[in-house]
Amino acid sequence: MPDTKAILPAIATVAASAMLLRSIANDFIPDEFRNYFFSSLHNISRRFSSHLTIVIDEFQGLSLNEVFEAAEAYLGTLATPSLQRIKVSKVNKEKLGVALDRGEEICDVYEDHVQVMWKFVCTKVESSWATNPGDLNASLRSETRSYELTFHKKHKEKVLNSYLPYILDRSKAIKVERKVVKLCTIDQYECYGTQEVNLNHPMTFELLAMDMEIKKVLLDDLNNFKNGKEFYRRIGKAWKRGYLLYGPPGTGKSSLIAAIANHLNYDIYELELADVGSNSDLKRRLLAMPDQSMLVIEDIDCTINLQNRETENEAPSTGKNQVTLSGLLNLIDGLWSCCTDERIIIFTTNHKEKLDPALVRPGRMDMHINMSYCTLSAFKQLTFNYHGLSHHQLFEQIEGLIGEVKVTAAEVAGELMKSRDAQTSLQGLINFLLEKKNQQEIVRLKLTTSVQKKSIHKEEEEESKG
Ligand SMILES: Nc1ncnc2c1ncn2[C@@H]1O[C@H](COP(=O)(O)OP(=O)(O)OP(=O)(O)O)[C@@H](O)[C@H]1O
Ligand SMILES: [Mg+2]
Repeated sequence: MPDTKAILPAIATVAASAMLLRSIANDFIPDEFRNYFFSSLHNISRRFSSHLTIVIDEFQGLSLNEVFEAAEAYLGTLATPSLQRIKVSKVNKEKLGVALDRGEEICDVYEDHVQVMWKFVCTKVESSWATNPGDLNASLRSETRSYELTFHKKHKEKVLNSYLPYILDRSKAIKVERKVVKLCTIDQYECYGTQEVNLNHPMTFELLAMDMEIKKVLLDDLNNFKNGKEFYRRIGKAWKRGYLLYGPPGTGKSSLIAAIANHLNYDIYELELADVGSNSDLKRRLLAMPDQSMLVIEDIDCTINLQNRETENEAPSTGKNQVTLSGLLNLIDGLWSCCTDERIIIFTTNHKEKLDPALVRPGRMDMHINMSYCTLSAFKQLTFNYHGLSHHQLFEQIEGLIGEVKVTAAEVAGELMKSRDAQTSLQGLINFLLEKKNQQEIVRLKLTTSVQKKSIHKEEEEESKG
């Protein structure tokens, strides 16, 4: 065995003189000898090098290499003054993403002693099918991109078994931070790419006006669900949770859905049951949904054939919509329970009383949330949102009226938006509530009169019979 320690300095000296030698060689040595000389030199230096380089290509065949993506995200978070050029792009509404530019090198130290060097390498390729037969990606691209990770050979195990997995984990967390919640429509052909838009709904639990108690219970429930992987596994239940939101129009059901999506960082998959042709079509669409997502079916009471299971058998004959309630429930309870994780299902309705008992029976949807008319605490939340106010002289009068009048959060919000001046908009709200109170009083009187009339009529009839 050669004494590597003794040879290494010599190799280093030779390598350092390589540039000089090459220029001399270019002038005086014939091509064949020159190539042989330099390739031998290169082989010697490789053989005795103490370093190992891992190459991480962007693509593996047609698919993106996860390790490349992870490295890209991770390296962007390392702030190193040695960098000369970086690339910056917008990753979401608030954040910019940073990445190495071609040829840039960056140092990293893992667990205080493992030193590694990263290099971003881009190589121009002839972009034609002829030069890259069999590699569609390469044939379509004008360059191949890879990261080179160089470190001392003695750290090989550490890098492969610990450092790279650490980077994969870190990149997952970075992805979550950067994730933009999306609103997707589940279409027949499972082509989500063309059907998704960023959910720019700014609604959050802090801004949502709803009963404080219910809000707290719901938030705790969502947090327990999110952190419940082990729990669900232990009790042998599928990791999914269903919520039924019910209440009059404008009470914040859709706003609550946006707040839940923003809180959990899950994409919303809206399903229009009226567009689904059959139970098997439904199955295909539901199976195409990724984990960590929310299935939302709004106004479930209005969806044809779902109102009453007894009419299911008649449904196909109408030829309109052949999705049945039992089909939907079977899929969610059966199929979803064995091959999916972290799913939220939300149904909304304005008329809970119209729903099929199968849908509202205990245990079917885990929580029933009543989004009712605006309460005092909801009003306070709205005035804080719209005017930054916690107190105002007009509050007392409004609080009294809110207790008497059935008004939705949407109506209150509408009044509060009419003026930037708090006094003006609160006075406008009072007028609105007084007007509404009068109308509701008239309706109530009319109802009472008609009930009274009916009972008088009934009494008269009974008298005449008697
Ligand atoms: N609870 C609330 N908190 C804050 N804003 C609300 C609330 N409810 C309603 N709003 C305001 O009213 C608008 C309409 O509310 P939203 O669409 O959430 O009601 P909805 O209950 O889904 O009604 P529908 O039954 O007609 O679908 C919202 O965009 C929001 O501006
Ligand atoms: Mg709605």
